[in-house]
Amino acid sequence: MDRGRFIAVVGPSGVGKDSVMAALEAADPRFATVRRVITRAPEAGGEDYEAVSETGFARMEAEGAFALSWRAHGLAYGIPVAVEQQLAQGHDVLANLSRGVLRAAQLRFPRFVVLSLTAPASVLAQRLAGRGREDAAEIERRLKRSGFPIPGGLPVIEVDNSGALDDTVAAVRAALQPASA
Ligand SMILES: Nc1ncnc2c1ncn2[C@@H]1O[C@H](COP(=O)(O)OP(=O)(O)O)[C@@H](O)[C@H]1O
Ligand SMILES: O=P(O)(O)OC[C@H]1O[C@H](OP(=O)(O)OP(=O)(O)O)[C@H](O)[C@@H]1O
Repeated sequence: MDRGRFIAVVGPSGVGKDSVMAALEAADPRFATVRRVITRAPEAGGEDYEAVSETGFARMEAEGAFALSWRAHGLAYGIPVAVEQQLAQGHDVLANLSRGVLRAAQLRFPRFVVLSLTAPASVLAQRLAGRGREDAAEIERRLKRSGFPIPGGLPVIEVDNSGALDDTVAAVRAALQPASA
């Protein structure tokens, strides 16, 4: 079986990264999502993640448990090395990444694509408020970060997620045909 692609899903907070990833996985068995390790309280909700303490995260990092790790929003995030098994099984693996680690991800994964999701600022604000995971001050901080650039020279597929989730799923599946790089 051919090794799958590592698909880095990026975009501003609230754009719909986790929702699009879950919908793609539900719509097409070719896709698998990465369960991230995060120093976020276990009951925060949203995506399915492994909640760990700062100490636990540091220990995992030192032991080489992560293919990629980074810090953002006052949290630490890790992509478990088990992602290699998902890729070896032939899955196109979707991982919610910081735009700041894309270059490192490209070096780490030979078959690498960036899925950049977009939506207007007004939609982001509305969705973050609707999600209800962060308070108003944290939402404000996340909105300020929305213009963070994607480094140049990467293979990027840009898809608008301001409309219906089904339309986004169809657009991504069309753009990521199995035969394409
Ligand atoms: N296409 C969409 N249409 C309507 N609501 C959406 C859409 N995509 C995501 N949402 C909602 O927007 C909020 C933020 O989505 P989420 O997937 O958590 O974004 P991100 O992971 O990029 O921060 C959630 O409440 C989610 O249900
Ligand atoms: O460097 P950036 O591209 O701005 O990304 C910063 C962080 O934001 C997202 O995290 P998280 O999923 O916790 O937040 P979100 O759902 O609000 O986007 C993303 O996965 C990064 O960890």
